[in-house]
Amino acid sequence: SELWKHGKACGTYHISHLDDPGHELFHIDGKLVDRYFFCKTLRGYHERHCFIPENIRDRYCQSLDKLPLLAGRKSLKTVVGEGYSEVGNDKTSVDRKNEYDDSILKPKMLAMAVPAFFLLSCAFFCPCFQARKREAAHTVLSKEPISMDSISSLEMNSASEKFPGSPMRVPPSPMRVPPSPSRFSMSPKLNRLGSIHLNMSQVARATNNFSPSLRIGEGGFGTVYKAELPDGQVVAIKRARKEHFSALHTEFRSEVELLAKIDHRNLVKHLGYVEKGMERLIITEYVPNGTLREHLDGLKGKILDFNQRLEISIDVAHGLTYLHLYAEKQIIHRDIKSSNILLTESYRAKVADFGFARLGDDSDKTHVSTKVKGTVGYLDPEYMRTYQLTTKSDVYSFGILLAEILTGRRPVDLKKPPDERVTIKWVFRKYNERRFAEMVDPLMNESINEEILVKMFDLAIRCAAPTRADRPDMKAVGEQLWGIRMDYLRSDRRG
Ligand SMILES: Nc1ncnc2c1ncn2[C@@H]1O[C@H](COP(=O)(O)OP(=O)(O)OP(=O)(O)O)[C@@H](O)[C@H]1O
Repeated sequence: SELWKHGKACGTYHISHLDDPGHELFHIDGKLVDRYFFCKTLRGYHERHCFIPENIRDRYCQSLDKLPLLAGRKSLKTVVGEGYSEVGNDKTSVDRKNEYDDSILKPKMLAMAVPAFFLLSCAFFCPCFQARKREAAHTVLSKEPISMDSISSLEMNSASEKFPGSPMRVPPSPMRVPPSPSRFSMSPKLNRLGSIHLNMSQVARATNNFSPSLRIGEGGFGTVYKAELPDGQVVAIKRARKEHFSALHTEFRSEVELLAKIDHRNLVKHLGYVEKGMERLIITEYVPNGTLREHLDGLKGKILDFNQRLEISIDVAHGLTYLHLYAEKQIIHRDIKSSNILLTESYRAKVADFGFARLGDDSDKTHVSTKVKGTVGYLDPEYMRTYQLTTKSDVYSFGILLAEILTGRRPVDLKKPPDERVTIKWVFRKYNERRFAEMVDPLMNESINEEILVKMFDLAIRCAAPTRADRPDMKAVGEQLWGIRMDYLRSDRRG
């Protein structure tokens, strides 16, 4: 049900109410967004003197409104932030830097703020500019890092490395590889985008000299350590493995580039970046409760119940929707899998590992890659065949993940009888035989309403359709999962 609508000049909003409080759906200009973006957008509109009913802000946005707007910095933050306040683009590099940088406004920043103010004042009064607001904000923002640091030749080379000029391939586009050289400055100092500023001796202290006792995992990229910063904050530090350093260079930078732009509760947050000599370290938020795969394997004690599995699926769908639709530039994750889904103490999911991710391009919809990357079992067959990467490749992987969440089975399990080894094929067959309950993870020990099961498996199968045109987009997937969850909660109450 629609709560309220605002005049066109301020955009339109509505809130749909589900049965249980705390699970409302927020829409801005017809798009489903999470509460955080909803409130940030409202706040932006409030600052523009649009009428916002008090009860809406009090009810849904109180905690957000308590976020400090730093005195003396407010005007720059507001001007730049406002010009960039498209739904989902709530955090910009400039915005983030303002929020975290504890020093007072620097002359260079003021020098940028003045033209930005004129540009954005113009944006506010000229209707034609409104439609182009996002593009203009890109221009303003992409200039900013150049004014701060010198250009790295390595960064300039990467576009041609990734997209050789063969007629088969999509030509390099400024949208795809944005000019943000300061992020990869070869300076030994910490990258300025990160909110945590550490030098190598502080890193060494925080990780106890990369002590094996603080090692929390190992991936293709390198080793991950848990670290405690001097202020007590616990973070994860990913350390690139030296022997793979040159091979990982582009990937590493791609990871830094992408993470720095992302701010969503269902995506692991990037906190800082260290470049020093042959060390490349990414500091991210520490997500304490292990990977989804570990939980499905029963390695964490308690077995995930159906509702938790449903919520985890919704969280992943929201994280991916953000990457596909609302990030500053479209991002295709490319490596969605259960070991890349990290869980919080309250079993909320965060999508991790953007090492394989690359920027998408909203304009041409497909990219032709030089090599197929991803993990066996989750790889989109159409991408493998054509080398064309689209957001639907993530949808495919999500379908495989959903089947994994429901059945508990790995996507490929060679220990199973031959006709059960590829989980999605087995699911498809069982689905056609209408043997739904037989597919459910035996560890779950719950009887779930058949209608709910049908909807869940149906969604997994549609996401993993062999042809991408038959797959829903991630936003639709999230909405369908919400609907299923409502049905589930109702059936649970009845049952
Ligand atoms: N931010 C984090 N918080 C807590 N644990 C983490 C974090 N990031 C990674 N880990 C742990 O470290 C392990 C390795 O992570 P990493 O992302 O490097 O590799 P992976 O995703 O398992 O493998 P690959 O990168 O080859 O796909 C994860 O499985 C997880 O257990």
